[in-house]
Amino acid sequence: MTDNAVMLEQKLKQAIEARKTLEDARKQQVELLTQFAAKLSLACKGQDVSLDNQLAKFRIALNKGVDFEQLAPFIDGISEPLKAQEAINSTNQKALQASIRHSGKLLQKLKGVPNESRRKLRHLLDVELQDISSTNAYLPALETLVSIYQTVLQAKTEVNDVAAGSSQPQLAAELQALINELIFEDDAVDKVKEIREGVAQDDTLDNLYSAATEIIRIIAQTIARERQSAQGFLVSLNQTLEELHRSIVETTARSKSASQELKSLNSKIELKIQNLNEQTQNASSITALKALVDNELKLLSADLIAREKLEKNERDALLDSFDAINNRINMLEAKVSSYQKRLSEQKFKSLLDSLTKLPNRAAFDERLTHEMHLFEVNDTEVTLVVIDVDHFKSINDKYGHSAGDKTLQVIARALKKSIRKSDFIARYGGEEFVLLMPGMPVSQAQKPLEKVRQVVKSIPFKFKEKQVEITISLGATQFKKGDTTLSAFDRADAALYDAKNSGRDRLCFK
Ligand SMILES: Nc1nc2c(ncn2[C@@H]2O[C@H](COP(=O)(O)OP(=O)(O)OP(=O)(O)O)[C@@H](O)[C@H]2O)c(=O)[nH]1
Repeated sequence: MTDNAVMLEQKLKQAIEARKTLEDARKQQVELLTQFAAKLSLACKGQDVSLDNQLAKFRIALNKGVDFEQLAPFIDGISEPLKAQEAINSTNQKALQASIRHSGKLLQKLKGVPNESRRKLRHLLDVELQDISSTNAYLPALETLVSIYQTVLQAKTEVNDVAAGSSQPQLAAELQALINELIFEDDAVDKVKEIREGVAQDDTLDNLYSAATEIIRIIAQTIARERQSAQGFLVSLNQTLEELHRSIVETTARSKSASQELKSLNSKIELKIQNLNEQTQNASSITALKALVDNELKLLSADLIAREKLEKNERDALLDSFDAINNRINMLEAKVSSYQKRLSEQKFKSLLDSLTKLPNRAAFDERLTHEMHLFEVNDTEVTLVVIDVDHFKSINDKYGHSAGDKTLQVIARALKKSIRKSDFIARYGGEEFVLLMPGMPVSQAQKPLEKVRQVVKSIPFKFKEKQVEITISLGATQFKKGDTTLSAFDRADAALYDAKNSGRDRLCFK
């Protein structure tokens, strides 16, 4: 082989190899492009139907090895839906961001979000959400938001579970005190007692809630009934007044017309007498005179009878209408007095403690103000005492609320019995009583108050077959110049505090 032939063969080989490399490279490129198209179509799958279709065609064309130049229309066809998809994505992205922000803000407004969750939420809204640039990057933000929601929801559910069944002694005591201060109609008393006992036995939030609802319902019924009765009273008062007015107008009109008739009858009679007078003057003979008088007297007597009848009718009508007016006034008076009675009963009831039947706190406040006023004017000596049953809670706890109620009733009766008639005792609330002793200087109050303490201490209480001694603590003070009702009360209360702190079952002064 000549050198030329060898060189040519080498060049041919090189050319074949170069072509092979080129073909391999192209094959590789086509493969890469096919893979890319497959991945792209997978990534975009389901976003847009026309994009899906275009990508599918592109993949098939690539697999067939279509000339790159012929691929150009496919690529153009894909670009358009891709652009549209980009616009849709950007809108969705904004909507998603707004929705996450909105949900986060709502959660921020919620009460009782644990601190840790609140902190995470603030970070999510202020930092994480700001840095997001693609739809996929929202996923972690969404995940964080959902987890915060879950934590809050769990915390809330736990709070509710615990609260509904949890014991609330403070709330129960407040509800009981409130019920004690309220006034109920007689027909509701038993029901209210039942509710009060129910609250004493079960102070879970659930039970307190239903007890409070029931009490509100009873109050609403009472108010509605009271309003109806007041309305009924006013309507019937109005009707009776209208009837009275009508009767009086009728009577006046009738007596006016009757008096006119009477007046005209009187003038007729006067005229006849005058006529008779004149004619008797002119009579020429006794016979003529007699005939004339007879005739005129007949006419006259008819008129007189008519007059008498008219007068009688008028008198009767007047009497009738006076009777009717009287009846109506009586009816009115009966209604007014029954309403007054009702009102005063209400007022009395509203100043009475329903359990002990002693005056209640409202009555005491009224009386305290009154005594303070008398003290300011007359400078009389008044002792004020606050009395509290010792360890009363343990009576309730050991022997039940009903026993506690009974104890309060017995103590109230004993207190009432062991004071002077001129003293004023009231139940201030719970197991606390207040005593006002007008005309009693505190320097002389020790003896009677010690007696009160002893009387209560010696009551033979027996619970569950066991003899129990119950004691009271007392704090006393005297009204002083410049006192207000509040300052005097606070002083007596401070004295009671001393009595409690120094061992109970004693009397302290301030
Ligand atoms: N049965 C009954 N208990 C009541 C009534 N009003 C208040 N109580 C209860 O009275 C108790 C008062 O308790 P505390 O204020 O702790 O006083 P205490 O147990 O008397 O103790 P000291 O006053 O410190 O001696 C509470 O348990 C109330 O629930 C009521 O009308 N009837």
